[in-house]
Amino acid sequence: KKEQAPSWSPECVGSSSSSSSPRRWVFPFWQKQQQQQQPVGCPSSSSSSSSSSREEKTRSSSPPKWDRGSSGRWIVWGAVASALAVSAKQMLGLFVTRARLAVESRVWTTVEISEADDPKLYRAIVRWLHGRDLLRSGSYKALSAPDDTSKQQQQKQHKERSRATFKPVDDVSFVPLTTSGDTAQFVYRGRRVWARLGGVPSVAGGDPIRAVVSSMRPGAARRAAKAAARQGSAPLTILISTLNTSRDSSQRGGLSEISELLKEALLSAETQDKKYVEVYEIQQSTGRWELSCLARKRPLDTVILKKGLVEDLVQDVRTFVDDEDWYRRRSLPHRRGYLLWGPPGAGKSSVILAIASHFGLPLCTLALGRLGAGASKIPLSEALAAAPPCSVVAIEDVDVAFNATGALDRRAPSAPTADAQSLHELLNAIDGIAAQDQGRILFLTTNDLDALDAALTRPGRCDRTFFLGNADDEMAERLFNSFYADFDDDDDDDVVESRSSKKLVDNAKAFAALVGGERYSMAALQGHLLRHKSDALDALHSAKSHFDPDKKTTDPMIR
Ligand SMILES: Nc1ncnc2c1ncn2[C@@H]1O[C@H](COP(=O)(O)OP(=O)(O)OP(=O)(O)O)[C@@H](O)[C@H]1O
Repeated sequence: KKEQAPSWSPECVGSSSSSSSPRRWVFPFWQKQQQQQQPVGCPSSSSSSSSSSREEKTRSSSPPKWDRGSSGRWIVWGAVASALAVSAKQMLGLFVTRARLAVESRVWTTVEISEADDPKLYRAIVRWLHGRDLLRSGSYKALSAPDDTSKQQQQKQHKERSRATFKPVDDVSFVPLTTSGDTAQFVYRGRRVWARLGGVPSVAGGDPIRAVVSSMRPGAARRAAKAAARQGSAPLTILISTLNTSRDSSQRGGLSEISELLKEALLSAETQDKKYVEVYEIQQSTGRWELSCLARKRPLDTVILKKGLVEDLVQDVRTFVDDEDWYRRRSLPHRRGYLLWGPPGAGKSSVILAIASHFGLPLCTLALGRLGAGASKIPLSEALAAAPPCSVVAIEDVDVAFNATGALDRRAPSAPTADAQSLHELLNAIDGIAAQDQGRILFLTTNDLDALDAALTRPGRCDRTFFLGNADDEMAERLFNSFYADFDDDDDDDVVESRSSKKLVDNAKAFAALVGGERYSMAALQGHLLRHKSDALDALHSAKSHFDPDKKTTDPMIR
């Protein structure tokens, strides 16, 4: 037994002489070497002295020296050659890109408009191009609101509308869907202009060499951004180019025309936006705020609140909007929060829409349920941070989403509930380090102020708190008047003047005496007047029985 070769013996490598030794596989050239060096009668060599056996073991268990050296040399040469090839390719790429940039910068004047940097301008230019049928992606989103229409069309549609039974005929518009790569070529003020939609914004104002290198060697972040752009979830850019015809190197030919074009686009978007507020909702699939509808603007004077309240709120928002530089100079985050609270149907949502309408700001409504759940949930802080700059963000009924349970658990973070976590999230999202500070106006609404955590309502998160109550006498009177006054439609569709006769004023006072005194919500009064919208007297007389405090009613509109 002792005389048998040990299973690890190198002499027996590849040999099948011993059934007890495991079979080992070796490269043929190595095997050949071993055969050359192997003394005759290999298996019996195990019977020689143990020291000579150990020497042989060491000798044959490692590959021959000349072989290791030569393959090592090949590896080194291979590495050097491939490194040289890669750097030569990079250098060539760098050279070509720099040359291209040098030529381009001389020949072209190019302006980039990025959705991330300036969403308003970006949308305006895209709409301008689509309006002239210049960008033809062929895809549109249908929304139930009219697009820009001429006066004649409006008059025609007005007639048709009066015949329509349910939906006004002009209430459909198509918002273009933009696709990366769409191009347009047109002549503007005698200049040929090229416009191209891109997926990823370029490196703005950075080191040009680094920008070139990063564009040559797409990194993971860039690849991800491109992939996201392909799926439509990354900010888009639009490049507007024209030939640089100026011979003076300090001047850029075509820049003034591009500037005119952009101003025209802004103006035209503004005219279109005169009647509508863009309403955005967060999309759980992309984590982006996307246009969900165009809401008809609500004039401020249609929201009837206690005397001075609307004026106070508008003045506060106006100061905030105008003081952007003041905030910047003091390094204060440019954002403001308002809390509107009061009974249901007091006009909280209406006032938010009216403020967005008055200041021409996009309205982002954040329904917490739309953020999703589990692993695919969009973090609240990310959702708020992604809201378009200079927009009105509304989170309604926060008392339902973040109630006192959350507040209690907040003090015991060792066992936080889902509510408590959400409250933490909301607090951070509103004024954490990463919170949006580009002119965000946040409105929170609640029916129950006491249910809210004090941390949520402190200044910085909610800078001003307004109570919107039930209808007092004056509010009821104004509401009645607004329902039955005669309206003079001015030539300009937006300006409407109302005229109240002496009789109407008296009826309004009588109505106020019946339903005022902060007993009923404005929504309840509106509901009653809507039922009698063609007859003021009928509305007044029926109000006596309808709002009789002694009469038990099951009408849900009466509060
Ligand atoms: N102060 C008001 N002035 C004019 N209309 C009002 C007023 N309050 C409520 N309304 C009308 O009542 C309806 C409901 O109003 P709104 O949704 O703004 O109330 P809300 O306070 O947000 O209610 P909730 O707390 O239930 O969400 C709307 O059609 C609105 O026009």
